[in-house]
Amino acid sequence: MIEVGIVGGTGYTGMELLRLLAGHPQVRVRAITSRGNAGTAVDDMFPSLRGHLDLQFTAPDAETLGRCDLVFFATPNGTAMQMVPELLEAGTRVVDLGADFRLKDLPTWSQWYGMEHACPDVVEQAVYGLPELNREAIRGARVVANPGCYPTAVILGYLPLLEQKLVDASFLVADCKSGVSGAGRKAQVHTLLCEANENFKAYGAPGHRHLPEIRQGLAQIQGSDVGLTFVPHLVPMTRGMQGTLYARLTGQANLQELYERRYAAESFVDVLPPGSHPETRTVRGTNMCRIAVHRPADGDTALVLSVIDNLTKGAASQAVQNMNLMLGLEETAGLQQIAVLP
Ligand SMILES: NC(=O)C1=CN([C@@H]2O[C@H](COP(=O)(O)OP(=O)(O)OC[C@H]3O[C@@H](n4cnc5c(N)ncnc54)[C@H](OP(=O)(O)O)[C@@H]3O)[C@@H](O)[C@H]2O)C=CC1
Ligand SMILES: CC(=O)N[C@@H](CCC(=O)OP(=O)(O)O)C(=O)O
Repeated sequence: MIEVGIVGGTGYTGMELLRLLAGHPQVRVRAITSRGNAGTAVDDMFPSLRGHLDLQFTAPDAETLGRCDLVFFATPNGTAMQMVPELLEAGTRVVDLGADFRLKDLPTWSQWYGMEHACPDVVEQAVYGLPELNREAIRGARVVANPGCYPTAVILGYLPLLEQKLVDASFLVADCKSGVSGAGRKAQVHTLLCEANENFKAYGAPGHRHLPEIRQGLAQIQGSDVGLTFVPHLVPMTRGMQGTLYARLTGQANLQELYERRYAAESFVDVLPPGSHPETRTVRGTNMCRIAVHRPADGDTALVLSVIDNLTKGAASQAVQNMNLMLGLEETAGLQQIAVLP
């Protein structure tokens, strides 16, 4: 059995990792940390795991975690980079669900995250964990930077268009909506029921920290810098997100065929039939990204609708997909969930 650790097991993405790993055929969770709840049984805090996991939270400790084959960091930005060098020294692989290793340009990282990086050499060797883009590099990686939720939905949505250089990459518009769990489990006024419910608002319009991450991913595909307007919105639902993506076509192509062909071999990207509108509830709790591509009124705009669950394909299940690749397991192992409707 492969043994893994989770740092940050009491947050939303940590909880999702536990749920997914409890059903993984080849993996056992050996250690799960919480600074405030050390000594508490995991199934006391999360009764849905009763009968599936016999484990207590412990304080984060590099020695214990270093005995695991792989450690997930489901922690706030700036946390993983403090412990990762020690874990790598111990031979443990790492998947960081936070942003510590996502941006290759360190001044840009510091500008958006407001701190100096603690281990620039690890940033250099880290692989950006979007399997549909970087699968082979992920297989050989010791550190994977798991993508942010918005970047996952947006990069997968634009990927076929940019690969084929079919659009004006200097003017891309990503209009995105997220459920409230995207903000994490910690108490914050704007995520209270009375603030978020029956409400719809944009935020981060002048600049959001996912902007440089999405641009980095799109530039890798396009082969040069891209111009991107990215506006996130908060919608009153618990989980799920949609990217509504616009681009001006500069070349001729059958977009439906292009998307179907590009993603035919991908287990976790589902291209819907022509004329469809994907729904977030159809990917809830799953590792699926569901996409529809349109060309409204046969004009020169490509319109892509891309939905994921921010907590799964946008975080925890994508982290498990990366783990599977890094450890040479079947890529889909433990990830065959079907969404619960309604
Ligand atoms: N929510 C989402 O949809 C997504 C989140 N992410 C990223 O994943 C990471 C986790 O997010 P999320 O689960 O939402 O966050 P939460 O706020 O829900 O949970 C954070 C967890 O980290 C632990 N923690 C906090 N500070 C430290 C520290 N200094 N050392 C060790 N553990 C710490 C907390 O546990 P305790 O206090 O008990 O130790 C808690 O379990 C973040 O980087 C987030 O940006 C990425 C994609 C999507
Ligand atoms: C709704 C909401 O607040 N969402 C979060 C994004 C969550 C995420 O993916 O964050 P990281 O890049 O830090 O991992 C936000 O906009 O800050």
